[in-house]
Amino acid sequence: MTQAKVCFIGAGNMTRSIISGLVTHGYPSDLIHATNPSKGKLDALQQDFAIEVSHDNHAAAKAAEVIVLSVKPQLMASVCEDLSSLDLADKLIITIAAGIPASRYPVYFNQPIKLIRTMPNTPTQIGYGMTGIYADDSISAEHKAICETLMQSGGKVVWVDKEAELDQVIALAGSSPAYFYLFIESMIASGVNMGMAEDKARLLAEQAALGAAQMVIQNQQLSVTELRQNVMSKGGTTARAVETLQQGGLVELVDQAMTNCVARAQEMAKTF
Ligand SMILES: NC(=O)C1=CN([C@@H]2O[C@H](COP(=O)(O)OP(=O)(O)OC[C@H]3O[C@@H](n4cnc5c(N)ncnc54)[C@H](OP(=O)(O)O)[C@@H]3O)[C@@H](O)[C@H]2O)C=CC1
Ligand SMILES: O=C(O)[C@@H]1CCC=N1
Repeated sequence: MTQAKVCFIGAGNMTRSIISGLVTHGYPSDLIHATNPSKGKLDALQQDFAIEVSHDNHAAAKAAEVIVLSVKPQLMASVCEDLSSLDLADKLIITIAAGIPASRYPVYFNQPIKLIRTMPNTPTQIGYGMTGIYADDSISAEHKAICETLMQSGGKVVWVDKEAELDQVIALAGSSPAYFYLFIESMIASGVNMGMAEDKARLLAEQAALGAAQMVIQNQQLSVTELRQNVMSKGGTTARAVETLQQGGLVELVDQAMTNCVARAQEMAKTF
């Protein structure tokens, strides 16, 4: 049953991203249910993807074979506690929440459960997602296959052997689209400052970002450093720009940002 009846608890950004990937890749919409307290997001999901929606976490979880926990980490305990009267023995529970360790969930649910922890990202919405997955040895091959099917619909997946590696996945993939957006935003702002129309600046920046990513992907025989050096003519314009970024501390700043990202995940693990 790699196409199981799945319910998403919480119908926000990530649920929408995952469902979009699933439906686009032919996952039957009548096997997908999403719940949410407010109505707008549910209406939009129903309209766009013809899935089942409701406000009733309990009924949706009871009817599902797979429950995807997709609420903010600070709400996770109360959402799981509300479902703890259900018999979860035969269900697979997948969490996409940052920070919360796998060991916390059986405590929230007050029973042993079969849990897989994942860390996806929003490009899942358009098939370019990257999801890290962790399961301990108690999880069956069938449940791992179900989880992989769900997450692969939105892009690539990578299994990690140690749960702690999921925090590195957050820094490298879960959170990282935002770093690239910030870089593109900054480029557009600079283009506009130099007098270019915003739509034209956006087109130039977004196509350069897409081209650079594709060059990295399609030239695995080259290091990323070589690809960069191929743009940098000696004494030319790129060298001046890249030196400016390096002298301004970009490399150290990225390292600091990713270290702080992991630290925040570890902090959240103690909080929720
Ligand atoms: N955004 C991202 O890039 C990524 C997020 N994640 C993880 O995904 C999870 C969800 O994040 P994201 O989608 O961004 O957050 P959102 O705030 O967009 O979505 C969370 C949803 O949960 C709903 N909700 C609140 N209370 C309940 C409840 N009691 N029962 C059911 N649903 C409820 C909210 O509804 P309402 O708005 O109506 O209150 C909201 O629609 C988080 O745990 C986050 O760590 C993981 C990877 C990437
Ligand atoms: O910012 C967050 O906490 C979530 C986890 C990864 C992306 N968004």
